Amino acid sequence: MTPTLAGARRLVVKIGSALLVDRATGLRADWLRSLAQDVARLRARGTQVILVSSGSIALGRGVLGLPGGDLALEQSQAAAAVGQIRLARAYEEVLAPHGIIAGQVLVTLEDSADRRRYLNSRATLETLLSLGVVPIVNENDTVATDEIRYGDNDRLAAQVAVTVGADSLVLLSDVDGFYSGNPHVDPAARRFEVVERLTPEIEAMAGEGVSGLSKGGMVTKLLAARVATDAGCAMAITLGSTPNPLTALENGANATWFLAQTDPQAARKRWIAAMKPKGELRVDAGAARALTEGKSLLPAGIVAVQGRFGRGDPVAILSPEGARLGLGLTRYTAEEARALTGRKSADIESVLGYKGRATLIHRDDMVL
Ligand SMILES: Nc1ncnc2c1ncn2[C@@H]1O[C@H](COP(=O)(O)OP(=O)(O)O)[C@@H](O)[C@H]1O
Ligand SMILES: N[C@@H](CCC(=O)OP(=O)(O)O)C(=O)O
Repeated sequence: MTPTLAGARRLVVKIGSALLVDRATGLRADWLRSLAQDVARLRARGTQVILVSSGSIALGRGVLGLPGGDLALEQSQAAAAVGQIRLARAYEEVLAPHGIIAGQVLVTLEDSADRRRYLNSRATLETLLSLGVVPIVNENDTVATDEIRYGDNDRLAAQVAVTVGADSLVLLSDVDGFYSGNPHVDPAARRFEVVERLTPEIEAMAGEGVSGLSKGGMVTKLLAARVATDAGCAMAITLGSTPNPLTALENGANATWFLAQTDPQAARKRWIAAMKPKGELRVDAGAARALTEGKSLLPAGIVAVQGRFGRGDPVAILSPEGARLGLGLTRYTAEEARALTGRKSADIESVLGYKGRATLIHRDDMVL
């Protein structure tokens, strides 16, 4: 069955530069207001929304009067610095009339490669969502150099979707879906309604973009589809340039849906299960029981800590008798875990000197 937005619980929407920015006139404010209406409507019915928006370089380029075509790295970084501030303000302004607060989140490739930073950005996005904020994510283009950047927001959006365990990802593009060849070049190309599985044949149909403002074309969109669908997130490519593009998608506008290959929670658990533990936490009988009931591991349930590990590292969880119960990502270092052994959550601040997290291993970060 083709997925729909109607069932989305947590949705990431990627907005490409070409949609947001008109070369001649700058930001497309009317279009952005229509997108904000869509976001407000989705949220009103309980869908959490994260926007991944490109456009900082395209906007900044116009403001600074830089030439068209490829920019030198320093020029695009300068353009991003000028453009990003406007981009964030634009989102704030269109969401405010709906009573929605926007939050700017700028990330780099390293934030997802490094497990501690990955967990940290996940915690921040979770907190923003729980506070009812719509996070507006972009790559931190002013500091990311070529070797350490995504460079395109398609893959960044997929990474964000995986990070927050989203069930749906929509790439709003200048094309209404994925075709058997570039439709701007090959008039005989056909659009796929659904891609059940990404195969090398399918991947070979993706070509470069031609718009000049965007990066990546279909190639990075299919890479995004691979990342998202393998992690249990369905992905759609649809035309973004129409007003209210998310409502249009829901009402049956042309699109291509790439089906999720698993569910997000299962994918995350598999990722954790494949890790090699850097230490061990032995728990008491009460904690062992609580874990089997699906609870998180609290410092109070720890009786001994073995090994050297940092925050975000995988650690084995052992029963009081020393049998392996499972594996999880720890929120504290080995030293902190030792200091917190057997301590109540209320004591965490007095032991560590700061208000730490209540759980040592959250249940979402644990496989038994
Ligand atoms: N197989 C394909 N199906 C659809 N579009 C394709 C395909 N191969 C290449 N393209 C090109 O990819 C473009 C969309 O990507 P891109 O220009 O990067 O836009 P965006 O701003 O959405 O990231 C299309 O406009 C089209 O020119
Ligand atoms: N981070 C860059 C995004 C570049 C990019 O991916 O553009 P696009 O292909 O339009 O999504 C920016 O904000 O300009």
